[in-house]
Amino acid sequence: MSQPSLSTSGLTIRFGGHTAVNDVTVDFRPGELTVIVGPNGAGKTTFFNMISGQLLPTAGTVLKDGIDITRMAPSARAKHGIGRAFQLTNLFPRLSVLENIRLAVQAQSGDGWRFFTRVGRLTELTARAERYLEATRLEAVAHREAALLPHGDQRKLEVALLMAMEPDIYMFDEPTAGMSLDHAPDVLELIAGIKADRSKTVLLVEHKMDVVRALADRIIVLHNGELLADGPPAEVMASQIVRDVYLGHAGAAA
Ligand SMILES: Nc1ncnc2c1ncn2[C@@H]1O[C@H](COP(=O)(O)OP(=O)(O)OP(=O)(O)O)[C@@H](O)[C@H]1O
Repeated sequence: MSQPSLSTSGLTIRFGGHTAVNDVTVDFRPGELTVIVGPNGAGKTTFFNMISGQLLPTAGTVLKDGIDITRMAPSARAKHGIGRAFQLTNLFPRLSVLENIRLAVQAQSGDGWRFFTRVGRLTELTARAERYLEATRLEAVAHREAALLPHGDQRKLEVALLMAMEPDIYMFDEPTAGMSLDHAPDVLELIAGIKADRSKTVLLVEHKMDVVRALADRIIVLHNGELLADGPPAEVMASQIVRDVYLGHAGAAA
């Protein structure tokens, strides 16, 4: 088995008297797509926030390729390859789709988020941006203002921006939330494509069980902040304790 790309050990966070995530120890490996499920309020997003750096844990550690990133700022974690898709973050609404992707490519290549750059360099960065534009099938809207895109294309642009940052760890929190049924397969296909690159580690928080079934190599179940189950999808879904606390729960859309 390959070395873990990402590990949490005893990860815990308390808000006042409430323990939102309690002692979660888990390893993630390249080439594996893990879906994190659990009822509303189980601690899924909080767990994500401690990995990407929006929240600092009360106890425990987060290691990326063995490096302790537990207390790093989100931007420093991004440099270590942690990539999280956020709705509309890093998006310049008045710039075109291609310009947004080019700026993400530019930031990844160490040139920062400056709009103006040398012409030769610009050509090179734009060529790289076009590759992500094609990968996410956004060519038809390349010159459209980002803010004016339909919701489904905005979500695809978020994936394109994330890909342009070339992370090793891809984190998606309900990537098809609020999307119409005809757009959801596009985004799921993009995530399946990322998973097919066996060097990437993919983490997904998801409620929709059809999405879980389509993509998961492994399922982790959180319940009241605790790790309730962790294993192959068939095994986890068949386990009685998971059925009792999660699959029978109203939060789990079948
Ligand atoms: N900043 C915060 N301050 C206080 N309590 C918080 C904070 N963030 C999360 N919580 C609490 O921690 C618990 C876990 O919340 P979290 O959003 O991680 O759950 P979730 O599993 O992602 O739920 P959902 O599926 O509804 O998004 C909840 O009880 C929530 O109210």
